[in-house]
Amino acid sequence: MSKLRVAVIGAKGRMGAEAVQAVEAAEDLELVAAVDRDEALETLTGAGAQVAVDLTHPDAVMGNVEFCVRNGIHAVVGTTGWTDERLDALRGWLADAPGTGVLIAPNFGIGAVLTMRFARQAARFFDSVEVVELHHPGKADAPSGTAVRTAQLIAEARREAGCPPQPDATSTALDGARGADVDGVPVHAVRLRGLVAHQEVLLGGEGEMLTIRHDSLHRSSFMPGVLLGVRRVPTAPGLTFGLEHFLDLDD
Ligand SMILES: NC(=O)C1=CN([C@@H]2O[C@H](COP(=O)(O)OP(=O)(O)OC[C@H]3O[C@@H](n4cnc5c(N)ncnc54)[C@H](OP(=O)(O)O)[C@@H]3O)[C@@H](O)[C@H]2O)C=CC1
Ligand SMILES: O=C(O)C1=N[C@H](C(=O)O)C[C@H](O)C1
Repeated sequence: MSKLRVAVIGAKGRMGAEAVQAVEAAEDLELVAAVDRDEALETLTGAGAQVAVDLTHPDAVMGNVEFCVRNGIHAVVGTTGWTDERLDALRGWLADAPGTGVLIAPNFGIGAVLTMRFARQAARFFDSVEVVELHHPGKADAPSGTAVRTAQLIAEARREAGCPPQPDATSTALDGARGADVDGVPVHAVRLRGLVAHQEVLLGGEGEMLTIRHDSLHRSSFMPGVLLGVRRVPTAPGLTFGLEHFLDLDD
């Protein structure tokens, strides 16, 4: 059987370099292009790439994904920065490209995907929920895409269950002291040398507390998810948001 032809965009970065190695090591995949800043995206079409993995920067990802979709290249996107407006624009491009698939994965780590799932399940049972994400200091965006998605899922579950707003008597605070407000869920971002990618979901109720914690200790933790996305996205036309859709999870 012929190998799936894969390109990596952002190939010299922390994640991109890891993805290049993972694709090269996979027997059913062929790395046909590895591009980074200031290298022409036409390299992908010239090389006949069927799937592109984008691991760049929130400022670059839209142009890259638009190029892929307009050229019929499926995309697996780990880059963060996906607002509702950006997702709407992407849906518009995909409407003109039936048959092309884009996976946006806020987190490729299986443990991180499960953290989001468990947080959503637990959210309605507790009075208070806050998210703390902890990352390496080279990270461009705060809070992390994973933390934003986690908070959105928590907020959605609490809305559906009719939960009241969280208790919080704070009446004076320094800017940022209570974190960012994502749909009513406080999200706190820590940047610390030595860290990779970590997240805690803190849930508090009467006389008890539940902590759900995930740690990515090395970027290799993201690679099984990247490869799964690469293999599955050609059979998933349109937009898939979240790796969980490719994991056959029971609810
Ligand atoms: N979904 C997931 O599981 C994960 C997602 N991420 C996300 O992936 C993205 C990359 O993270 P990370 O690898 O740590 O970042 P890095 O900064 O280490 O790597 C990004 C690379 O992309 C390059 N780049 C920037 N703009 C372009 C462009 N227009 N075209 C091609 N290459 C470009 C950068 O070049 P230069 O250095 O010159 O700017 C750099 O080499 C971030 O958004 C991060 O949040 C990270 C880990 C896991
Ligand atoms: O920049 C990172 O490192 C990571 N970014 C993603 C995010 O913002 O959620 C995924 C993971 O947390 C690592």
